[in-house]
Amino acid sequence: MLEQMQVRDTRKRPLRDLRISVTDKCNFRCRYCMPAEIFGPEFEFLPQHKLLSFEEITRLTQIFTALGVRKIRITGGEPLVRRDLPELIRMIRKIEDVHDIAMTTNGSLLARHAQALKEAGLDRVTVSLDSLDNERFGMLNGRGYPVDAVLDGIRAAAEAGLGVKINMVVQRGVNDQDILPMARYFREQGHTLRFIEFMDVGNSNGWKLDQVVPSSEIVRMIGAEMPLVPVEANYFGEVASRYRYEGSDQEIGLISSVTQAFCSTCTRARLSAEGKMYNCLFASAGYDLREPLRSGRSDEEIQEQIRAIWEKRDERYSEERLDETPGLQKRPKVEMSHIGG
Ligand SMILES: Nc1nc2c(ncn2[C@@H]2O[C@H](COP(=O)(O)OP(=O)(O)OP(=O)(O)O)[C@@H](O)[C@H]2O)c(=O)[nH]1
Ligand SMILES: C[S@@+](CC[C@H](N)C(=O)[O-])C[C@H]1O[C@@H](n2cnc3c(N)ncnc32)[C@H](O)[C@@H]1O
Ligand code: SF4
Ligand code: SF4
Repeated sequence: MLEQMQVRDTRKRPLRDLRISVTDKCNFRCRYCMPAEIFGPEFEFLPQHKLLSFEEITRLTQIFTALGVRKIRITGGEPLVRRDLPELIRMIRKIEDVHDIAMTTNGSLLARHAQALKEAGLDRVTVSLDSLDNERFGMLNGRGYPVDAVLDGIRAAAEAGLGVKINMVVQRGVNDQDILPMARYFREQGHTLRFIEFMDVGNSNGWKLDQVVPSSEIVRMIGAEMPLVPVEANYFGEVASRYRYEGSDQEIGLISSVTQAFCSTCTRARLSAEGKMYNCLFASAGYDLREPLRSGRSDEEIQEQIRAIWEKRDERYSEERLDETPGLQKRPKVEMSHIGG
């Protein structure tokens, strides 16, 4: 029986969320994530034996919950290209301390799997969609996938009873003309749409500010047509700032990873498909948990290892970028003691 504890890092941030990548493969080739020139036919993805099995993922998830994790997000690559994914959801659902299981998906395979995912115990999906314009979307996803395939997936998820949010990564000069059409459409559909500032993932020095549309600009743009009212945060460490349309409960969210970094309340650990634990989205190295899993270590030993990794955690990449980048406003940091963290 594992000892239950709430582990905290060097900045007193509790470990609350685990984001699990179940595959490094994807059927899309989004330019900002897996550009086709690099992820071409020759690219070597992880062989099956290097991927964590469902049993291994479930075992680690159980151990993570003993350290404070309550929220699980299944991601990738594209999680729905991993075979039998509902089986993994079913296994994670059985872990008592898991309060919320969400999945981030590009939506293209969702229509086929939504019902099975719901039956397996998935609570909600976040569907990524950067444009409603077929031509632009086909170019953005690098494979010519039509918008309708994703909209069908969204519909199927809602019909199956899954919670649905939509994430749109906004890039200036690429899809900023889609902000208003997306806001109008998803307002009508009754789904929360979140706008994500484009991040230069993996590049730490300086920032191409001209590619980023700051959240404040998006709020002004939408508010001019459909008046918005700010909404209080739902929970400690909530990533999105939320607004509702005046006169209704329908919301939008803004994820300002660039202009208003939220590292001071970051409670997220990440587990890669090959079993490495990362303390930050921008970390350059992870900590291997697959070897201890496969070499017969006990749950207690692995728990101790994860505890030590989190307790050493000092990462705050986006805040450092904010500090280092001329032209980006620093925001005052929220003290944990003020918000009961
Ligand atoms: N820099 C940074 N960006 C993040 C982090 N977590 C999420 N993001 C960005 O926010 C986007 C949306 O992530 P989600 O998992 O949908 O956001 P979330 O707020 O955790 O989702 P909810 O659980 O629905 O509130 C990601 O695609 C990233 O671009 C993080 O820890 N650091
Ligand atoms: C890496 S994908 C994995 C899950 C799934 N394939 C999908 O696209 O939803 C997770 C999210 O990261 C976002 N993302 C990828 N690269 C990004 C970047 N450079 N800046 C901001 N968000 C990014 C994607 O748009 C997507 O919403
Ligand atoms: S669909 Fe997701 S994982 Fe695939 S390339 Fe696009 S952002 Fe990356
Ligand atoms: S940059 Fe790193 S520390 Fe900051 S919010 Fe993102 S994952 Fe957390």
